[in-house]
Amino acid sequence: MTTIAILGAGKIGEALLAGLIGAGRAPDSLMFTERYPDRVAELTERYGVRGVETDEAAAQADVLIVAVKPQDIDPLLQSLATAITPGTLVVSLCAGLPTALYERHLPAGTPVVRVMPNTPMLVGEAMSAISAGSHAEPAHLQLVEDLLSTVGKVVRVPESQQDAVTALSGSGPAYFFFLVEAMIDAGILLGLPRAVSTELIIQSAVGAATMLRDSGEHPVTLREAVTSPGGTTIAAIRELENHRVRAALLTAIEAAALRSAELGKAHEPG
Ligand SMILES: NC(=O)C1=CN([C@@H]2O[C@H](COP(=O)(O)OP(=O)(O)OC[C@H]3O[C@@H](n4cnc5c(N)ncnc54)[C@H](OP(=O)(O)O)[C@@H]3O)[C@@H](O)[C@H]2O)C=CC1
Ligand SMILES: O=C(O)[C@@H]1CCC=N1
Repeated sequence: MTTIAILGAGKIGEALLAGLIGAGRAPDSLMFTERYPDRVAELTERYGVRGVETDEAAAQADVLIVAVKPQDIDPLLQSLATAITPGTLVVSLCAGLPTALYERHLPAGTPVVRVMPNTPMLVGEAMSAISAGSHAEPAHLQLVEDLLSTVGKVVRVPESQQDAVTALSGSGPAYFFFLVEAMIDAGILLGLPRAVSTELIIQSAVGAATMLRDSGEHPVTLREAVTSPGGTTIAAIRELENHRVRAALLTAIEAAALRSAELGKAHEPG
C-alpha cells in the first residue's frame, strides 16, 4: 500500500488523517510530522499513527502531503530539498502556493499536485479540487484523485482556477458556519432557548444541503418553493436584499480569492 506522510497535522492535516482512517486506510500506511511533542503524542493516541521527523517522512513515504500554513513553507521546502527521495510525489494543500514554487526548490523533475480541500474531509464529505504541476504525470493525478475520493468529492481544475476554488470551497464551510451561527442568534433574539434554536437551524441546514445535493433542482427553485405569496419568507428575503447580503457574498468571496493570490505572490522569486 502507498505510504503517505502528512507534513503539518493541524486543522486540515488532522482532518485528512481522520478522514483516511475513517475510510478504512491502515494506520501503519500513514505518518505525520508536527512541531511540538505534545501534539505528536495527542495525534498518535487519537489515530494510532506514527509521528516522525521531516527527514524520516521524506525518506520513507511514497507521497508527501504538505499541510503547513503558507507562511511556514520556506523552511519546510529547505529541509525537503535535501531529504526528499527523487521521484516522490509531493501534494500541496496550501492556499495560494503554486506548484512552480515547489518545483523551484525541490530536485528537478519532482512531481507536484496542488489540491484545495476543505475540512468536511473529517466526515468523508470533502470537496477537493486538484491540479497537476509540470512534472506530474496522469498517474500521479489519478493517485491523488483516488486517495481524496475516499474522503469526499474530487474535481480536476486548471491551476489558474485554484485561487477561485480556495475562495469558494476551501473557505466555503466557514461561510456556512458563520450563517448558521448568526441564524442561531436570531432564534435567541426571538426568545427561543439556545439548544432549541441550535437544533432547529442545524437540522434545517442539513435538510437544505441534502435537497441541494440530491434533488437535482436549482437553488432558486428550492428557495421559491419555500417562499409563499404574501408570507413570512419573502418578508425576510426583502431584508436580506435591503442589506445587500448577495452583494456582500460576491465581495467577500472575491476578497478571499485575492488573498489566495497574494499568498502565492509573496513566494515569487525576486
Ligand atoms: N483549515 C482549512 O480549512 C484549510 C486549510 N488549507 C491549507 O492547509 C494548510 C494548513 O492550514 P491549517 O490546517 O488551517 O493550519 P494549522 O496551523 O492548523 O496547521 C498547520 C500545522 O503545521 C504545523 N507546522 C508548521 N510548520 C511545520 C513543519 N515544518 N513541520 C511540521 N509541522 C509544521 C503547525 O504547527 P504550529 O501550530 O506550531 O505552527 C500546525 O500544527 C494551509 O496552507 C491552508 O492554506 C487548505 C484548505 C482548507
Ligand atoms: O483560511 C485559509 O487561508 C485556509 C485556506 C482555505 C480555508 N482555510
